[in-house]
Amino acid sequence: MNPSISNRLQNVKHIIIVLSGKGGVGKSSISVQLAWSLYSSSPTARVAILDVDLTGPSIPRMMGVDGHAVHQSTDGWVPVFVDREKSRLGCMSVGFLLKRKEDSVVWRGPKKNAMIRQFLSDVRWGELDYLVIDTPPGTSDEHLSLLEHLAPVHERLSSVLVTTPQVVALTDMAKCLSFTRTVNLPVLGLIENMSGYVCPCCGEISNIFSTGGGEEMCKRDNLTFLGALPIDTQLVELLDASAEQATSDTSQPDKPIDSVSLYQRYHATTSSKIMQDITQKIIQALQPSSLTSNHEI
Ligand SMILES: Nc1ncnc2c1ncn2[C@@H]1O[C@H](COP(=O)(O)OP(=O)(O)OP(=O)(O)O)[C@@H](O)[C@H]1O
Repeated sequence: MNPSISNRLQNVKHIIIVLSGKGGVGKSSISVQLAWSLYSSSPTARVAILDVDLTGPSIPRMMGVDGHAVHQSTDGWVPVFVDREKSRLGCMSVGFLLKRKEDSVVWRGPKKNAMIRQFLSDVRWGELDYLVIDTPPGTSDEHLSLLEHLAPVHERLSSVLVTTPQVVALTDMAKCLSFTRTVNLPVLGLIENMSGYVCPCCGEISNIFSTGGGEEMCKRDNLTFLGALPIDTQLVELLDASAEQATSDTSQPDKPIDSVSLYQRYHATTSSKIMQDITQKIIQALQPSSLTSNHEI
């Protein structure tokens, strides 16, 4: 029999669920950045990222490990490790289980539910300081399944909300916030993404569209504002480069994909510096004395 979810996750200290009200606001790229940043927050930090965006898995591509296979050990699935030591930064996604990356996942709720349960109960998660979970946009079957399966470890769950500054995204964010309150999921805070623009020439951040909507929402709804990440062309080039690299490496299976250099290049971006501040706030908020349900904040 498979170990129970609580057994599998018994050595996972914090589980951070990344949520957004709307698609395309940068939830997956922020999940990846958060995982990278938590990993570099200490030389011993152990981090993993789980992609439960079953119909649009983009985490393998963004981490430069698209096309990799998940290995089955006697003790369950082994995550794909993306760090130099191959032990401190793991990654699991339905994307690793598809025969071809163009294949689409067209599943009804029960099959998605079974897949999410398997990710939690059949993967050898081991000892982790942080498990970051990227979810689909909105609040769907996947979110309900996830929370239902994670109920035995509820005291270690928290969430981070991602929005863009536009009114339409903020309206959907309000629904997402209401969901967290209904299911009693603590919210560590909100990140406003694509807020302003980083000039590729001088690195200055300028505001081409409206910004600050997320911060306003935090004041109104008594949430922690974690920070604003600008539109960063360097970041996009990096994430695209990882896709190209993954594509070429799939055709040359003997050449290992250098996900490490991807991570190193990320640390030279403007986004990385801002993300480090955001990550410190998240680590602080996860201290036992700070973590309260957002009902109580
Ligand atoms: N700060 C940013 N600057 C520039 N581009 C960004 C930024 N954040 C995200 N992007 C780009 O926007 C696109 C959408 O991002 P991403 O896939 O992370 O969004 P998402 O919210 O997870 O989408 P979905 O909900 O559809 O899965 C990607 O191409 C990503 O590279």
